[in-house]
Amino acid sequence: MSAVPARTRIKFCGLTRPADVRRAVALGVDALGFVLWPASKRAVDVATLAELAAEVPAFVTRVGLFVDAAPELVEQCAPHLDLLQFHGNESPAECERYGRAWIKALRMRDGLDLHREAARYSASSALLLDAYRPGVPGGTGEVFDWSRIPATLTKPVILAGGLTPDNIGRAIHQVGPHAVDVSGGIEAFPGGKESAAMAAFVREVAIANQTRKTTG
Ligand SMILES: O=C(O)c1ccccc1NCC(=O)[C@H](O)[C@H](O)COP(=O)(O)O
Repeated sequence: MSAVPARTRIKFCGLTRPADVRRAVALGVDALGFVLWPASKRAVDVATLAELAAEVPAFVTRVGLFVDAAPELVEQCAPHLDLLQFHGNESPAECERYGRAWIKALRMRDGLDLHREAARYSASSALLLDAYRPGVPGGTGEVFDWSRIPATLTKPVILAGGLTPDNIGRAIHQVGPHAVDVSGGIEAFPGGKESAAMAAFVREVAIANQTRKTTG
């Protein structure tokens, strides 16, 4: 990353319940992710997406997660979303075809060249870096080796994978990401967020934001 951002932003992912959406908004979370991959334990359908999205006020970003989705599904969801997040093998052209802002999730398998991926997905708004587990496109709850993220990466980084209230301070100090993304680390069960854990995560990010050096 060229400069450490003044504030690391927060995305909560895998929301399925209106009450969790309202709680996240009240806590000041910047972005909310909705999983539109039907095989996920956290999947929502288009009708539920519409219901959840209606709870989100201006200036909080509604993010839709897709895994090699049919274009028709993305088009149906798009009116309820501000940002598209692609977790599968989508090519840059497939990510761009909707004319919407998008981010690409990259799973940190061995040998992944982040500079090459950043050049390939240069039209993305950011790269979301997540743990790699074969056959699992996201939401693994696993941490990857953060030292693999080059400080010279020019795309904004959204750090994901196994983040919790306990490790998020260390993550922000070490990586200095544009944003952090959490799902399992604030859950009572898949798709059901835990109110105290959500608050603890936001608190720990605020502490880390106050105590780290910025250069940007
Ligand atoms: O959560 C899922 O089931 C899921 C399925 C398919 C694609 C993405 C999915 N989740 C993405 C996320 O929730 C997060 O962006 C990220 O993977 C972090 O999850 P976690 O390690 O549980 O914090």
